[in-house]
Amino acid sequence: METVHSVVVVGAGAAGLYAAQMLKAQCPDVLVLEAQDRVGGRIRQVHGLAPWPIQAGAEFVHGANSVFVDSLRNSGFDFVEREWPDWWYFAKEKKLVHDEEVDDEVDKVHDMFDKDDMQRLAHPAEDIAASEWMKQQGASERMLAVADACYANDYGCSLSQLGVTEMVEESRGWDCGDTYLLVNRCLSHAVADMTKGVKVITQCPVECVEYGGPQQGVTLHCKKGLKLRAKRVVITVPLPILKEGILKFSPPLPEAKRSAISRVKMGNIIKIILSFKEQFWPENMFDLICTDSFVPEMWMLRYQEVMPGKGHPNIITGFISGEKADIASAMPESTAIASFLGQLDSIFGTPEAPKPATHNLAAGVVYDWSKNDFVKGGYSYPSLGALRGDRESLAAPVAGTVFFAGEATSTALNPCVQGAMDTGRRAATQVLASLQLLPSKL
Ligand SMILES: Cc1cc2nc3c(=O)[nH]c(=O)nc-3n(C[C@H](O)[C@H](O)[C@H](O)COP(=O)(O)OP(=O)(O)OC[C@H]3O[C@@H](n4cnc5c(N)ncnc54)[C@H](O)[C@@H]3O)c2cc1C
Repeated sequence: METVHSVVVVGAGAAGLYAAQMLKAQCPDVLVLEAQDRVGGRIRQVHGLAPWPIQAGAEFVHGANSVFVDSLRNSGFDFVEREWPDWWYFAKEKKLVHDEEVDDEVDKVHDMFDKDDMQRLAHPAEDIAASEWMKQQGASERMLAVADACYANDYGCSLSQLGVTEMVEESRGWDCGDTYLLVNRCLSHAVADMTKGVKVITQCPVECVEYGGPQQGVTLHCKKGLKLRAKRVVITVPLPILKEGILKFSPPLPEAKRSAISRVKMGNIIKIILSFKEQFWPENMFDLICTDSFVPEMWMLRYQEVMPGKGHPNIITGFISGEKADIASAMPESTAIASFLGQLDSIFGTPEAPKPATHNLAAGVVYDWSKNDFVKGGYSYPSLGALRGDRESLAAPVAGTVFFAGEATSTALNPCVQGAMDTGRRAATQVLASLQLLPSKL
């Protein structure tokens, strides 16, 4: 006899696991299908560079008020607050400057991207790239370079790809606060807690979702011929999986959702993580933004601060998004590492030690998210050309049986872990309502 689950969740990242947690009391047979051989999605680690795993994906906690912070506290995590960024390197001027000593142009860029000011901005009649918007306000080339390295790179794209319409939406939706927190444990513990009591089948990519109305439910066709029936399905796969038709729908998704899928973008992100025999950067350096450089942002986590007693390896993580990530992605890994080392040598080299990075390298790892076959990029960004309402279209349930979650469906445009979890909670609430199982407290 064919098994019918009440709910199947596709994807075991933060959105899918949190949705399953929210569903499991009312729907104990909830099942999560995950394409990869592990859970966690874009929360994943690389090993072998330090006495503990280093985060290849999510690493910091953005804002102190969120479901992510609450769940980390429940899992026994502690937090250390840091300033972001605290150092700057202006490559054209070959100048390394502490944040307290930056010039007016940097302050002007911060003012332009200030979330409180941004949320008061009227939406442009027609969407415009952040680069054009800044030029209209008289920004110099240097200010554009600052915004590209600091803000656009953090948004997960280049300045010319960043759309003002969605940027305004993002600032209006942001309610997590502006603190920047480091955590004292590996995020894999948080994933393990989110997985507790939930049945997950890994290495099970779903290829097609065949759906009818609330009475018919859905049939999921997985790789290797596995076929499953469910009353409801929650789709949490990353945007490129929908864009590229890696997961198909029968009948096809409604036009409004398909066009939103095509307009909202997710660029690539690469982390280059290097471990060094000796520290050659200033003791008080945490996060360094580099204009006009191969790696626009890097951080030097003082792990002994957040993980006391675990030694003191010298690790630098480079964070590259957007068009710069596309360039780095096309290089052999050894070339990407050599380019990063060259950048570090020109920032920190002295006449006595001109190549401190190259000479001190112990090991290096490149994690290129575009090469993960079931993620294919970093996270969704405020996309030039996306329309207001596109995120609502991405989030909208279809036929009363197919529900959507995952960071790109956050109507607050929050691409962080808490944004993904919020969408998981939203989809779980919708599913329970549609099955008439909504408890009084969710
Ligand atoms: C480099 C990087 C740095 C980041 N830094 C931070 C940070 O510091 N702080 C922060 O809060 N957030 C950060 N983020 C964002 C955060 O990681 C994501 O927003 C969040 O983890 C996304 O969760 P999700 O569940 O929406 O998607 P995912 O975690 O991607 O989960 C989706 C899952 O679906 C699976 N899947 C895909 N196709 C199929 C299929 N056909 N069948 C079954 N399963 C499928 C995938 O394998 C994946 O496991 C970062 C992300 C990246 C990439």
